[in-house]
Amino acid sequence: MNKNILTIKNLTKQFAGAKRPSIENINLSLDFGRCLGIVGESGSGKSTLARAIAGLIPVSSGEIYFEDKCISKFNFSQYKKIYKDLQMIFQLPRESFNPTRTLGNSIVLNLKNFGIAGSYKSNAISLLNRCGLDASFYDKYPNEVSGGECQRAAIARAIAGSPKLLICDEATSALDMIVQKKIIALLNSLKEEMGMAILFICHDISLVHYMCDDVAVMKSGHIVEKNVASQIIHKPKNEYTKALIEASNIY
Ligand SMILES: Nc1ncnc2c1ncn2[C@@H]1O[C@H](COP(=O)(O)OP(=O)(O)OP(=O)(O)O)[C@@H](O)[C@H]1O
Repeated sequence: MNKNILTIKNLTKQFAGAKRPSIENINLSLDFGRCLGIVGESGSGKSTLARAIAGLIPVSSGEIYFEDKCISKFNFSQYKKIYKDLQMIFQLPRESFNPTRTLGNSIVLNLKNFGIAGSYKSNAISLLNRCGLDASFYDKYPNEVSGGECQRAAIARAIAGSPKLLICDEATSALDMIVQKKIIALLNSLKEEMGMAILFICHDISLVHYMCDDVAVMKSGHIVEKNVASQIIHKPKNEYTKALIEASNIY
């Protein structure tokens, strides 16, 4: 069996009318159950990469393999079939919820879409509990909770189908430092409990310290360095990685 949940080969995306590709010839792999961090300054192509993997934008060339399936040419209905196993959470969780639906109902919708049997309401409440929210959150609307609570609910919704891969695109960037660390602790414990792989996209290299097994550093649409997290942080080889570390408050 392929030990990689995700394999990316020579992936390029150039938006229509753009002078250069937003990502170019990206090669990456992520093992089952591990966390890979993607770091880099604003505009380096991190979100483009995440959105391409999640099927939210078409790629220009190259391949994306999810387990052994090549998904880079999948259409939306083919992608829908793998969303139980491949989920994504975003920087602004409130925007990812339907404002007219309670948090509980949004989670139930995923349980239904993913064909999870059992009582929808009690399953949704236990997912909320697992993410540190009590049963009262089931009936709350996205605009009635804090950003951190909303991100917890988004995580509860994302893990409804026990995904094999969770893509976190700047999932903690809009939160204050204390809430950020709590969400990272939650993601870490879910990763351990569920054996889920995580692609953790973030502009702040100091956060990968807490979260990631491996790190890839992106600059201008290219990966300039990748290694295990401790090597990237303590023995960076690339000048850009060194500059990112110097600019962070990692120590
Ligand atoms: N829909 C789009 N159409 C045209 N260009 C785009 C589009 N989305 C992104 N880009 C361009 O692609 C490049 C990479 O953007 P991307 O959002 O992937 O970077 P990022 O590293 O995620 O940045 P940030 O940390 O600010 O979110 C940028 O130059 C951006 O302007």
